[in-house]
Amino acid sequence: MIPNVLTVAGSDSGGGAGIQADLKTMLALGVHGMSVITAVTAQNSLGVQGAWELPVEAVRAQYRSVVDDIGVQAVKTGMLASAELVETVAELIAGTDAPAVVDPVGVSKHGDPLLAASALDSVRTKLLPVATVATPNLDEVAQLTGVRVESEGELRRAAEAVLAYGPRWVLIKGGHLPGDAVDLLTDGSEEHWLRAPRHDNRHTHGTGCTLASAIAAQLARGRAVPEAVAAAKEYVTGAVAAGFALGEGIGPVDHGWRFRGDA
Ligand SMILES: Nc1ncnc2c1ncn2[C@@H]1O[C@H](COP(=O)(O)OP(=O)(O)OP(=O)(O)O)[C@@H](O)[C@H]1O
Ligand SMILES: Cc1ncc(COP(=O)(O)O)c(N)n1
Repeated sequence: MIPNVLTVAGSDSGGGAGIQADLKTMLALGVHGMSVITAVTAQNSLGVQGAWELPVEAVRAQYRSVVDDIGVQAVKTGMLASAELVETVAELIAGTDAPAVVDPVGVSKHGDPLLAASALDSVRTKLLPVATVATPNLDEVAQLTGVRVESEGELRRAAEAVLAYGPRWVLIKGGHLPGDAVDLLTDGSEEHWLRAPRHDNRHTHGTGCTLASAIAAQLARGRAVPEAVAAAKEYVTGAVAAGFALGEGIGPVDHGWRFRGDA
């Protein structure tokens, strides 16, 4: 049986992040990808030129269509745009019997806002508590908890601050720190440090979406959280190494890097 994985996220017209990154990652990792689109962005390698969120009813209807008929073995969330959408999605996830990977997307790599400031409190109090794994980057940790991380030694404090909001596990992504690409996964009792060499490649659009979707795919395949995250980290590291130029700005990671030898 091929497991079903659902992404609840925004569309990136450039194909490097958002829904498009999620579905490509799911294909690459052998699961059936499905989508609930929360917002549409006009986006390319230079940034986000426009963003339009969908009505709550449209998001709710997409979710029900997928979950009630097809069923899901894991859910992943990305760009949720507004407090209303964050709360709706949190409620839908709470009623679904499947692990949820919550990527609390705040701003794009170019600094364009993808979540209203007024939604931060809903992320803290409604969305994080229903997460099996939350995957904030360091900017999102600072926005959500006030904790600023400037070195690897401070990742533990960031993890504790996020865990206080109730996710079962947190993966703090240290991708924006200098040196190795080090992430910390913990549930408050176990700690797993995930270390990969930093690839000196500017084409890293979509790393966060790709990692969160890869974790969801691995969970859907029945792996426990630490094994799922380790396998996902290996996949994203390869995708960053193979990231390629596109347009005039920051190109995407290569979701298909494992297939290239066979092409
Ligand atoms: N240059 C790099 N080389 C290797 N791994 C990287 C690099 N940059 C990021 N990573 C890894 O990619 C994953 C995503 O981390 P990152 O901190 O970039 O997330 P993010 O900021 O949410 O992504 P995005 O910017 O796409 O939203 C992490 O596992 C991180 O360690
Ligand atoms: C629709 C959407 N979702 C998420 C991201 C974050 O990805 P990145 O930080 O790599 O731009 C994005 N740019 N667009």
